[in-house]
Amino acid sequence: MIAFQNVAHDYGGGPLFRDATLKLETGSFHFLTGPSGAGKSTFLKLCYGELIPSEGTVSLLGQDMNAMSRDELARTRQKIGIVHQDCQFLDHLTVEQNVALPLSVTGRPVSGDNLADLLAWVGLSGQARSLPPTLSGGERQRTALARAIIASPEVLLADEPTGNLDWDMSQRLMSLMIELNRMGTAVLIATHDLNLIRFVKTQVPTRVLRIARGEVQTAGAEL
Ligand SMILES: Nc1ncnc2c1ncn2[C@@H]1O[C@H](COP(=O)(O)OP(=O)(O)OP(=O)(O)O)[C@@H](O)[C@H]1O
Repeated sequence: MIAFQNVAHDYGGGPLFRDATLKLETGSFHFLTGPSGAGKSTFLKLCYGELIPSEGTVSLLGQDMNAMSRDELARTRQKIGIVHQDCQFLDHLTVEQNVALPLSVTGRPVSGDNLADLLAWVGLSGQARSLPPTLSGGERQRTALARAIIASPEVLLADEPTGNLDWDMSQRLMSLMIELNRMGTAVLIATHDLNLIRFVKTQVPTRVLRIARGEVQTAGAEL
């Protein structure tokens, strides 16, 4: 699905990590952890081609993203759903319009039934016509999840999706991601929250990657 080959990234102040070689397989569930500033968001940006690595290659479905034209990259990115750390909604559009955006901006049809089903799945049928500034933190995250998956991506990337949520809402959001993974979507979640990782590990086979001391390591069994 996503493969890193000898990847290093450096913004100019020394490499955050180097020589990262790993694969996120189809249907897998990964966490990415590590201290603040270690490079988790950077790693996710490399996964979806927002950043080009300083060294090495990142490929999606066997294609080197660095070698793609802008159009190819845009098409390839349609296979990836992203839940950003800060959600990034268009505040003048309703929840359902925001959720439909990945389809509507690329000229793909939006089925009203599918949209309604998706909003029901994330528990937001009652907020379909609400504007983003009126939503609670949990509602925003579930809206962001619905928007990330409306185009049926093959992989879902989420950056600290439970950052501002209480434990009940965090579990609810994780349960949706587990359900999605069981339906075949590969999931990669960046988080500081080890309790969240423990919660998911009891339910689905999970690998934990950790950025530490300039390396992306597979975390041990201590979690
Ligand atoms: N565009 C950029 N230009 C220069 N430095 C950057 C840029 N983006 C991030 N950095 C730096 O790279 C380092 C890693 O940032 P990143 O956001 O990837 O870390 P993180 O592990 O996701 O952190 P957090 O857990 O606090 O969100 C930080 O020191 C950050 O200041």
